[in-house]
Amino acid sequence: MSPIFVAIDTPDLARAKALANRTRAHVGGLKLGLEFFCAHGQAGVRELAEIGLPIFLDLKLHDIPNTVAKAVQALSGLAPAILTVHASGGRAMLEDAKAAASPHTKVVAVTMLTSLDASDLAATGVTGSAEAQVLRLTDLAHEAGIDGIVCSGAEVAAARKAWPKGFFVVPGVRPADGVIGDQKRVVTPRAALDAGASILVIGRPITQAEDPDAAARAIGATL
Ligand SMILES: O=C(O)c1cc(=O)[nH]c(=O)n1[C@@H]1O[C@H](COP(=O)(O)O)[C@@H](O)[C@H]1O
Repeated sequence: MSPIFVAIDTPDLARAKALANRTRAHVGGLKLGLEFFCAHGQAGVRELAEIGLPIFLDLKLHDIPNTVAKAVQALSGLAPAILTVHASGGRAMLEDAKAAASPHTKVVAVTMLTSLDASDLAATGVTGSAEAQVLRLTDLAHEAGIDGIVCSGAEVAAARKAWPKGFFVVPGVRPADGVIGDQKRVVTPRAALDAGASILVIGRPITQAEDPDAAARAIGATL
């Protein structure tokens, strides 16, 4: 099974289905995030799930423990393969999210968004390196008993060393000649896997390509 989850980031249901169908033979799952979910909600997720690939529901939940737990409970009928919350919501929020999730769902915590660098972090009052921040939140997620974390390929080796049995999701992945866009901490798909990623999240390098099917196949061939 391919470690690639293609990020279907569009509010257009027909386009989402077309992208999923075009790339399905070359990816291991579909990642549906805020853009898609805000437009189509659970009904949209169910439609995409009919394609038959595992669904990664990336809602990056972040609120007080009770609110997140109730939101996770409300989603549990979808039983996504993977669901995201923000690690910075704190230990109780992470514990309650895991307790509320379907037993079939891996709950993973976003540590430091791949669109941020150390200076963005400093602007929020957190000093130190991206790696130090990722490791701090990796420990928190591990202690809370959830399944894994989301981090960039630049920190995944250190995070896996700290949590060898964790599930590591790496977005911000770009082929060597890829357009970087709003991402700041990027690595190639091969480098991310070599460093210990469990799965790769790849959006625009596939979905914005002239031929998404060929782009997914070409990236898969580098793994
Ligand atoms: O949780 C995520 O998937 C995520 C976390 C993160 O730190 N950075 C990040 O880019 N993502 C998601 O990964 C995808 C990356 O898309 P591309 O930059 O187009 O490959 C988007 O759907 C983001 O929402």
